[in-house]
Amino acid sequence: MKKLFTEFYKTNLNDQDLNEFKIILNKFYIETTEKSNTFYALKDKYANRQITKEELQKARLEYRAVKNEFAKVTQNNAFKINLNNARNLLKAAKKTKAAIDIQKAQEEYVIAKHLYDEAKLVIKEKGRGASLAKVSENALEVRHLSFKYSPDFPYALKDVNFDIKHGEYVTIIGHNGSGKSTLSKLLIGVLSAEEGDIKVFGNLMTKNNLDQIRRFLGIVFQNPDNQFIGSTVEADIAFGLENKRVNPEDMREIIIEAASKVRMENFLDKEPLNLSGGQKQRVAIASTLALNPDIIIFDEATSMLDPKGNREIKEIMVELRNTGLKTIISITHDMDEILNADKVIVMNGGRLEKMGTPEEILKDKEYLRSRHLDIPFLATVEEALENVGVKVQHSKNMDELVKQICKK
Ligand SMILES: Nc1ncnc2c1ncn2[C@@H]1O[C@H](COP(=O)(O)OP(=O)(O)OP(=O)(O)O)[C@@H](O)[C@H]1O
Repeated sequence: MKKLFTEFYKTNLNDQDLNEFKIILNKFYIETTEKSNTFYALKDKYANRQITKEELQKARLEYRAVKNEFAKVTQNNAFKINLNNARNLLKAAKKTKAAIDIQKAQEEYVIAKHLYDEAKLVIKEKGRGASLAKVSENALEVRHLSFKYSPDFPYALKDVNFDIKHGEYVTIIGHNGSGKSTLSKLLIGVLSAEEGDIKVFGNLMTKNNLDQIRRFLGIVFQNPDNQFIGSTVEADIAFGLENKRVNPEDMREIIIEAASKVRMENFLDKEPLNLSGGQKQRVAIASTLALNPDIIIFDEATSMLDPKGNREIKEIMVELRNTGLKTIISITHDMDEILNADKVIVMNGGRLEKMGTPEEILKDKEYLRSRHLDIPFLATVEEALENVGVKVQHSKNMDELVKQICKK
């Protein structure tokens, strides 16, 4: 911790440094809160003569120590020094009158100012809710990821590597037991990777920054019934926002906006349990959207729905992708869904066996059959047409296929 602390006195700070600073602050915030809770709980016990004076004193000293350390970190002026350096550089560049230097110094000054403002804000908030900056265009970078549920079990995941760019829609397919759920649990930090790395927007996931990394991620599960807490749709969507300590005055607007994105804005006062499966899943998506994650993982989110519900959710996934603002990762057994995706990952026996566009993956139908994966209905029709000499290709839906046939 000391090393990191002094590192903030170096010059030329960047987003990565700001992230580290936020992680340190957040860690101190959590530690201080915990020590404070322990101390006040022991104080009550001491009043009731349940513990000794020494035990209370020990807790008091621990609380004071972490509070002092926390105060020192919040007084850190590295980002101010960084801003001053950038300002001086800009002044010096202006004296030289060299346009290229002035422009570069100006750019550096803008970055330093942004870092300073952000650092000031997290210090003011004492590290609470500090969200990490994105330091890569890749939403996810997974390297050599392996996982065993127990040391004497076989690998549930073995040496998995992939990148997903922000804004992409990726489906993960594979037969039962191929490792899809294990992968999604590692991505959201429910399981922790013992071998290999996961980076979220360039930030390496560690146990110290898990809370902050999770703010980039949202997940929609298979069974919408397990996701309800509130007595109305509105209360349900509000639940996550309350946990995130969103200002109550802003909540209603956020809830309406999230509900509108899934066409559930007219159901806000309804009881979630009386909704259809598809509607329930739309509410679950709205609850996730309200928290504004950049990456949404759909973990077999359509598998329990009737065909209408299934279609509705798939349409919403495509709409979200089309905004360009969300990365969509969908773990699915629905092979028709892969046609909507930008990329498909095929898992088998814990390994990532193939990754490519839907066209690339569907080219090798024998391979898919050997992995017990169904061929999407449209691809089967295309194959049958090809067998009778009608060449059509890569239709994403029935309309596209019909248009291709009619052109011939
Ligand atoms: N809690 C667990 N304890 C031990 N082994 C597990 C556990 N969960 C999964 N596994 C094993 O890990 C491997 C990968 O399972 P995983 O659930 O990730 O596959 P999956 O592709 O999601 O399967 P499905 O499509 O059936 O959900 C399998 O061999 C499975 O038996």
